[in-house]
This record gives sequence, structure tokens and C-alpha cells, in this order.
Amino acid sequence: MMDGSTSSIVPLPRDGMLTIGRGAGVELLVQDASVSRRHARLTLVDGEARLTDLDSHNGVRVNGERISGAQVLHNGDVAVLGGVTLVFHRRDIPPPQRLLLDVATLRDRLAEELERVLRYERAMSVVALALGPTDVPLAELVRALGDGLRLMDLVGRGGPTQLFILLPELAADEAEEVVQPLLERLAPLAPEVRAGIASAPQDGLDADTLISAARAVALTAPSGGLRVSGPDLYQLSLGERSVMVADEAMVHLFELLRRLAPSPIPVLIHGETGAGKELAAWAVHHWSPRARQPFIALNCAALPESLVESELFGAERGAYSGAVTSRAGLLERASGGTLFLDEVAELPLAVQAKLLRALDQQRITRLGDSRERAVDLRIVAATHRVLADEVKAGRFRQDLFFRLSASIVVLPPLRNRPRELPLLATRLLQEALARVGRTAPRISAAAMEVLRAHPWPGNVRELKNVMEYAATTVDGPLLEASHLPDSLQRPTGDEPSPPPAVAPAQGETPASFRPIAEEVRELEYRRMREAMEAAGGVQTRAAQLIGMPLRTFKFKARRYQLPRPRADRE
Ligand SMILES: Nc1ncnc2c1ncn2[C@@H]1O[C@H](COP(=O)(O)OP(=O)(O)OP(=O)(O)O)[C@@H](O)[C@H]1O
Repeated sequence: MMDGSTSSIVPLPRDGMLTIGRGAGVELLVQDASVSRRHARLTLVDGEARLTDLDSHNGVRVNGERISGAQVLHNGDVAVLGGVTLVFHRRDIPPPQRLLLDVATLRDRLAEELERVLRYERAMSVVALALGPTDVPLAELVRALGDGLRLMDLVGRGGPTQLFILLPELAADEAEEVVQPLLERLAPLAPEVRAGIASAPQDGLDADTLISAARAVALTAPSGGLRVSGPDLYQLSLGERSVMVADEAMVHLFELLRRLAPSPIPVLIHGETGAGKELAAWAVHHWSPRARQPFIALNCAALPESLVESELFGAERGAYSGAVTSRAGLLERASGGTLFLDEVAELPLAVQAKLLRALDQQRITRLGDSRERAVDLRIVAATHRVLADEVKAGRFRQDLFFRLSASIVVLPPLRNRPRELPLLATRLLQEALARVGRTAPRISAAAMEVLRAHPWPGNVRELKNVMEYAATTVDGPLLEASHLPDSLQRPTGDEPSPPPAVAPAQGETPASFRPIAEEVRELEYRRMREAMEAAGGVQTRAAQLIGMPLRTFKFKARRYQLPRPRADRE
């Protein structure tokens, strides 16, 4: 700045605003009498400067031209304000070097972001980049991403051929728009690069789950392309039934079942009630050469002891009182196909002996009959008990245990399947609402957290019931924690408290508490909707009305599925 006979250097901020003049209260004070009290304003946004004449007496000239309105200043531009000369010098600031985080730091940062997702009902995405064969060092690949990422985005190392990118605030569809151009930048350096995107809260709310989901989905992407994680990807079609398989343990289990299916050896499935034991048995049947033959299921715990034997082996007329006709038992009916014996540990010891004989000899004798009949049986048995313990306790025959447990698979309980839980919840909600012709809302992060925190003693069956319930209580575009049954909201054993009959007025203490994020969200949704109505559906104006950055407004409006009365105006 040259002011009369003196000159000085005035460092400028990257972002900010300063008024130039000789009056009190200006940021850049000059002593020249030809300068107005508030002569001009310099506005800096991300290093870019604009100079505006504030209706000064002598005006502002930039490079000899009098300006009106805001004038962008370039490096070396000379501005004259009365007798004061300003030379604008912009140091070229190199773009910041993007840090390549190690896996542990990346996981920590991801955990922090997930905390925000939960607290403020935001979205975020994790991108796994499986680089494929390349000689280019990771650091150079990261450089190639260049300005395709925002400053807030983080890049981390997932191994020698894998990168992770954290995209805070971006839901899956927005992340897709960011990742596609990144793949184009990487393609010349890593031609077989594949990207997988997983997003919170839909795909999970903990770091490991999201990372493994993104990684898994990257592997299914085409070379040079990307895929977004979602329920459809994990739906394994088993003929007339289907199963969701996403957690690593479940993926391995179903791979094992597929390998076991072609042989006739029995399979023993361990798992809690409702965990999907019958579905697993069905998978064995579906993948076996017996798939076109019957699949017969018997829950051994559901039948009174007196009936189990005739149910399994059949009975000739008059074999017992009530046997008015001859009847084939389940073993006979399942011949050629698969017999699924659920809760096999509950079989009476006498029946166990008879079953063992039938399996060994592949022959059965109906009750009240002397003839033997040939059967061709494949047994899949299941139990929630530890059969070896039952043997030790004398309640289960050891020889039958050996016969049935040629191969044992263990079905993990739902609480140990963090990846599958959100996918199953989403799918089961969709199914419940589709039955009544409604489309499913998004499940909020707070609701997802309630689901995650529940121990699910009834496993998938219980989750199915919960989502059926939620389908009847939800009415808007978002399924909130309050739409879930009360029993899920508090640790078991607590007495449920009734929900508040009337929403408390501002400042009053509510009759029962809810997560604050939920209340804040409701208020936000309401205000955004009101602003939108007041602005006639013009988002830019609505965002201004409530002082929300436009980008955030648009993002949230989409997530809340805010009605846009005059959307065509923009
Ligand atoms: N991974 C899964 N994907 C989709 N649906 C599932 C899955 N696991 C279980 N289900 C559904 O949950 C319900 C219970 O499953 P299933 O009957 O196979 O459990 P189970 O372990 O045999 O239960 P039980 O021992 O109490 O008879 C069924 O409606 C089934 O379709």
C-alpha cells in the first residue's frame, strides 16, 4: 500500500472482509484526505479478492478503470483510491498435500464421523478402492485424486493395493457422483481399479462393518467401475426362498453349505431360535441334486412325545387308537429329498434309536407294520443346544450324534452380524410395507442404533416382527426410534413408561425423554418445510430464510423428502 510518501505491506487473510478508509472502525486505515471515511471494501473468499467501491467521493480505479460493483483482483492489479495506491499481490498457494492415513488412524477418524452421523442424523460414505495390479506407488495415486476430493475428505491406506476414502456428509448417491470421476483419474495409472461404496447409517454404524462392506462390494464391482452397497447385493436367491448374507461368518457358512450340498452326508446346524436354521437347511436342499424332490421339515420340540414316532415313521391302520388309515411318515415322504429335523435334541431316546437304525439301513418300518420299506434319505438336523453336552448328560445318543454330525455348521446369532442387521431391517421393512402397497421410509441413524443395541434373543424372526410393527407405526419419510416397539428402547427388565400424550410446549419438561437428536431433527424438518412453503418452493430462498447453507439445505431436503411446492422455479 502506498500512502503519500510511505509504503507498507498489508498481509491479507485467505477469507475475510476489510473496509478501507480514513474513518474510525475501518480495518485498513489510511491517512489521505482524498480518501472517504469508508471508501472501499475488500472481500476475500478462499484467497480470491474482490474490491467494491462504497460510494466513495473520489471513486476506485483498478488498472486505470473506474469500477462499479465488485471487481475481482488478479495478481499485480493496481487499485487507486484517491491518493492511495494498492498493489494486489497473491502468493500462489500450492494445493494442500493430502495425507495418507494408516489403517488405525482411518478407523479412528471413521469412528468419529459415525458418532456425528448418529448424533446429528447425517450421512457419510466409505469408499474402498481395490487398485488391482499397478506399479504406481500409493502416494502417487493419492496425488492423482487431486482436487476431485474436498478438503474434509480423508484418504487412508488399506493395504498395498487398497485405499479407503471417507466422505463425510455424503449419502451413497452423492458419493457415487464423487467417485466416478476419481476412477477416471486413476484409470491410466491403475487400469483395473474397482470402487465399492458403503454408507452410514444404512450399511452399518460401526467402523469395521462399514470398511468391510465397502471392501466386499468393491470386489464385486466391474474392472474400472464402482458398486454401491445395498440390500439387493446380499440377497442370495434359493429358488422360492431367499436369504440375506453379508457378514463374513455368514458368507463362509453359506459357501460351506454349498460345498456340502451335493453329497448325501447329514449336516448338523447349531444356532439360536429364529437365527435361520431352517433357511440354511433349505439352502442345502436347494443346492443338492435332490432339489426337485420334497423338502420336509419337522420341529421335534413342537410334537408331543406320543406322536413323534408315528409322525416320523408312519403307521398302519389300527396301529394305535385313532390310526384309522394307513399313513406314510415324514421319513417316507421325504425319501429322495431332504428331511429337516429342527430341535433334534428334543427327540425321545427311543425314537433316537429308531431314527439311527433308519439312517444306517435306509429302511423304515411303519408303526403296526412288519414290512420294511426302503427310503433314500438326506438329513439336515438343527438344535439350539450343544449336542455334545446332551450326550454327556445322557439325553442324546452318542451314536446318533456321531451319525448326524458328519458336518457341523454354526449359525451366528443376529447380534453378532452387524453387517446383516441393517440390511435385514431395511429389507424386512420394505417387505412389510410392500404388502400394503406402501414404499418404505429410510431408517434413521437413531433407530438403527436402537436396533444395533438390542440383543435379539429371537434373532431374525424377532427382527421381522419388529419391522412389521414399525410398518404400522411409521407415517413419514423417516423411520425414527419412536416408531420401534417400546421393548427395544430400554434395557430389558425396565418398566416401560407411557409415551407423552401431548408434545410438551417449549421450555416445559417432557413427560418422557427421547434422544435429543430426534427432537432436533423434527424441529429442523418442520422449519425447513415452513421455509420452503414461505419461499414458494425455491430452495435457495428457503435456505436463506433459515440461515442454512444451500448445499446443506438441498442435502437435507432430499433426505427428508421435503415437499417442493414449486420445484420448477429453480
Ligand atoms: N439371513 C436371512 N435372510 C432373510 N430372512 C431370514 C434370514 N434368516 C432368517 N430369516 C427369516 O427369519 C425367520 C426365522 O428363520 P428360520 O425359521 O430359518 O429360523 P430357525 O433358526 O429355524 O428358527 P427356529 O429354531 O425357532 O425354528 C424366517 O421367516 C426366515 O425366512
